[in-house]
Amino acid sequence: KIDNSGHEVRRFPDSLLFGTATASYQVEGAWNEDGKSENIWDRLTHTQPCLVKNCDTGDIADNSYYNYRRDVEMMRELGLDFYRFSLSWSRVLPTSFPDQINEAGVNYYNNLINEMLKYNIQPMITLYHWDLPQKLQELGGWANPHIVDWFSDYSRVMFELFGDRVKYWFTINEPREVCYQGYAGQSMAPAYNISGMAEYLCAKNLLVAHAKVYHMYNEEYRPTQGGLVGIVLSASWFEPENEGDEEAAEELRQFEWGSFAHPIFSESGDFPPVMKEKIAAKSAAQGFLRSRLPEFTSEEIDLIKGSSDFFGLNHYTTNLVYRNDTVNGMYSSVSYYDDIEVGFYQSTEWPETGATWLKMVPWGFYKLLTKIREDYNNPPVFITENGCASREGLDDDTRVTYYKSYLDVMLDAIEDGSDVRVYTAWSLMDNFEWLEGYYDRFGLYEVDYESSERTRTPRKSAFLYKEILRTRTLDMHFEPDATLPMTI
Ligand SMILES: O=S(=O)(O)CCCN1CCN(CCO[C@@H]2O[C@H](CO)[C@@H](O)[C@H](O)[C@H]2O)CC1
Repeated sequence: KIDNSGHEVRRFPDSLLFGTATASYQVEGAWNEDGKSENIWDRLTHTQPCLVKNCDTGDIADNSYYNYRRDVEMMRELGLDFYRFSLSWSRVLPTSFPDQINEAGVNYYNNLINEMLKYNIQPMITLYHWDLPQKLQELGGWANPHIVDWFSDYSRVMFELFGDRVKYWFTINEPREVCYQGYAGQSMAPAYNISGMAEYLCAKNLLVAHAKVYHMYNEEYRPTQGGLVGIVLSASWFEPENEGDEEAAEELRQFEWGSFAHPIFSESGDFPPVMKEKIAAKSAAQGFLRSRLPEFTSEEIDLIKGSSDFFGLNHYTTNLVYRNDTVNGMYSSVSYYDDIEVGFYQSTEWPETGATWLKMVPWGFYKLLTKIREDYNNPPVFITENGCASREGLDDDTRVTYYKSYLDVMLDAIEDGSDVRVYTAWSLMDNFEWLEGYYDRFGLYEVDYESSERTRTPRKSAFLYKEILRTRTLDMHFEPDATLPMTI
């Protein structure tokens, strides 16, 4: 579509839903108030305080537990179709189990949901966004197969409590981070460094738990509640440094996100063949009497296959991949990355953002969407997170450029056949960015952590997003004017 100024303005499909996302531990605060019990991020930030930059914690965060009216007002200012947020398991079930339901916690989520629906903003709920009750972690957490029952029971209660009004459910946010970072590294709670073993136990149990909840919803709740349920996978694009590195890049893709996408979205199901082969071979060579990757039973393979109504995708950036003899000594002997045996990095030529790991590489988003379309028979795709950090205050030109360029290539992928139905900007506002604390800022709205009300102020990118949602078009030349008042 060419408008009168002669440059191209692109139109989004009318059915495409636009929203923003946050997560409970990153925004709520009130970490020990109104009956909420401790979760693994409370424990991590309180016992290893300076693992997080500036020794920050989520004790108060954006104080959304007390600020939901302002949060919904911001959603109205942006003109959102929906808002994706997560439930704090230990806030609603303080013992971790359904024997006690914390009324104050339930009230918070009911108030938020009802306030959103008053203005026709759809709630999209993530059941698990990394804040496992501490007690369950002490019972082994995701490494314990009984997590399947614990997560199913928790999910059942949530469907009962909120499913009359909530029609979009995400079971688990980013299994890769939960397992590969949480159980085999120091970068996510519980920061158990039992690498080469625990992350694979986590991956298997998490997929079975997810599938059990999918089928529970499908059989027991969808008939009366009529919603959709699926999983959210994080996926970077992995580009071979040279043609000769394509096999290495493909192997990294299969480990990094294929390990969860293949069991759910492929015809055959199960972990990707290359993952099973490589870990089995490595395990044998290392003297293990069985592979460090646990096996699914054939029933589990069938249970997990097709267990998502859509492909929930969190995408941020791209890495270049290579394999040469320098790789062999790069990783400690029994570990996830030693199993894969590739090197990866970001080109210094790519534009930077406010996060060191997140360079702006829009063509990688296009390639990823195309790969998902081709590998998994063009599933419906919900972009459940996309965005970048910036260190520019209210004039966040980097974030404006990021959103324009990523939405532009998303339109290219849609025009080439990708069935993208939902787009979610991460994030509505600055929040606790895990180990980066409040140093990395991802918000369309800035949060003032010096003010007790945690004042939220719209950045230039908020005005861009508002204009895109108002017109349902993308104009690469549109320059948002942040001096204008933000109105509803
Ligand atoms: O490459 S390095 O090893 O030097 C640094 C590790 C890169 N991690 C990869 C996982 N990513 C999680 C994405 O995390 C997602 O995206 C948001 C922004 O991060 C989070 O706030 C959300 O909670 C989460 O869903 C955070 C950065």
